[in-house]
Amino acid sequence: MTSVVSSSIRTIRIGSRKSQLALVQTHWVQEQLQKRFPEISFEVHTMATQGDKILDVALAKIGDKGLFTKELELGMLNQEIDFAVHSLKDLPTRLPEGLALAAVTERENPADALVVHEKYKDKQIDTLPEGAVIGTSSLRRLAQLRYHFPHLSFKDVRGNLNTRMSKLDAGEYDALILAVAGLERLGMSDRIHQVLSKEVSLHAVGQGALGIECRADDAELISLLKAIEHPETRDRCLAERAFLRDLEGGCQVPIGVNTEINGDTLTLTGIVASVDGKKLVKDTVSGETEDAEKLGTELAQKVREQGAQEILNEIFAEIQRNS
Ligand SMILES: NCc1[nH]cc(CCC(=O)O)c1CC(=O)O
Repeated sequence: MTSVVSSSIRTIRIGSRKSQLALVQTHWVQEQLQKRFPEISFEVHTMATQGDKILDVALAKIGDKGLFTKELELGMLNQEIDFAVHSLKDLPTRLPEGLALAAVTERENPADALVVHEKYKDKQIDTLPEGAVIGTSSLRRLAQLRYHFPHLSFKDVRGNLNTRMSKLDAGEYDALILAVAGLERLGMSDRIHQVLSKEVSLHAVGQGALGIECRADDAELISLLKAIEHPETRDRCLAERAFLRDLEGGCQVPIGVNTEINGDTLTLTGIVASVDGKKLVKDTVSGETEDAEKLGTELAQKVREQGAQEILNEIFAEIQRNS
């Protein structure tokens, strides 16, 4: 195969979803690479993914992994594009044969944010009234918030950020829970009413980071992509992804994490919660950053022993019943 760098065609094709957030992220990656490799031309090719097309079904019900990535992955395997930029949290923990996670860029704030309707601008997550309707389509957010605030109501919300904001402002919801990172990237930081603490909501695996996926045998492209990798974010996300990979069974599960690095020590905290908000298992492990993935597996083992497996089995059984 001709290599990307030494071939006469110095063009690298970047695949992206068409959503505004995806394009902001992809253009950022394009710009970072263009700055470092001015002799190479980086082109953006957009593709609609299943997740962009199915907008009327609750995400948790679709339950399918790779909803936002499959078309881009086919594009790479078919040599139509060379790499794809993903929100790392949307990238399944197991990649198709022949593809690899080449680089992870520096993470934005990975926390979740509370965005409120005007009428609740004086409230916080713990002072919203009984029955206030919170919009979220994430089982992870739902389970944790139900656990801490059983008096709140929850309603599914889909669509891009602008759509969700319009629904909130129109009064369909009293508040939304959204990723800080997405709001910041789209210039909506002013809508962040409260950044949720890790006591209230542990974030999703990979949240706030971008993952760059390419063909596993494209060594020259991988070495280019390493130029924009952020090693600390990569180590944190590798630990988080190993934890999730070990626990999930091919569907959306209420799992949250937090990671910190101090010197060479990585600390990973994880929770598994039941969707009804009644059970929550939480634990922490620490070790060398170079053992990031081993730490994820170790934590998965620990939470399993404390009841996480039962919680997951119930969720898998529920999905089986509904399908
Ligand atoms: N599930 C959708 C999704 N995928 C990535 C982000 C933005 C945050 C990120 O990059 O992690 C969002 C929006 C959200 O969760 O509010």
